[in-house]
Amino acid sequence: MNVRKHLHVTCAIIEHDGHVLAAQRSAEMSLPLKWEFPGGKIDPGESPEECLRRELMEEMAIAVNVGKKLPASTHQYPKFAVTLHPFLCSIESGEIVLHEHAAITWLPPEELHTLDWAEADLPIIEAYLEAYGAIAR
Ligand SMILES: Nc1nc2c([nH]c(=O)n2[C@H]2C[C@H](O)[C@@H](COP(=O)(O)OP(=O)(O)OP(=O)(O)O)O2)c(=O)[nH]1
Repeated sequence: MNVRKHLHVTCAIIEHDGHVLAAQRSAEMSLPLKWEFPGGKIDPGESPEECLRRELMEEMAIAVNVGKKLPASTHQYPKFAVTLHPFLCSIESGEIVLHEHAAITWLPPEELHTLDWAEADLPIIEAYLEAYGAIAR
């Protein structure tokens, strides 16, 4: 039986002082050690904004302000498809404590490409740089 999995996932492009937060997935997660924007799967009945706030609290113990939406991007991995719903975010409160990720880093937008990103994120980084990269420089 060919059951195709298609996930809808929110992700937060968190900006602070001209830098953007990237998070590294742990060795135990799917797509191990790949870099991503924090977030996660949208639960039934949840808005993408609610999902992001919940995920960031669960994963990093921070409350975020959810701002502008960027275009969604769909990517087919070998075993599943994902549609990423990215939003610009800022930290509202809290100090980051990592509950799931292996590491985080803050990078200027023009250095984001130096990390080994989950493939689905590459078009998002491109769209972000095109639309907002200049603001942070
Ligand atoms: N949060 C997030 N997930 C991403 C990004 N890019 C990308 O391909 N993904 C993928 C990785 C995961 O397969 C999926 C997000 O699911 P998740 O992090 O909530 O859950 P998971 O699959 O690691 O964990 P689980 O189903 O075993 O509970 O989307 C991204 O930028 N952020």
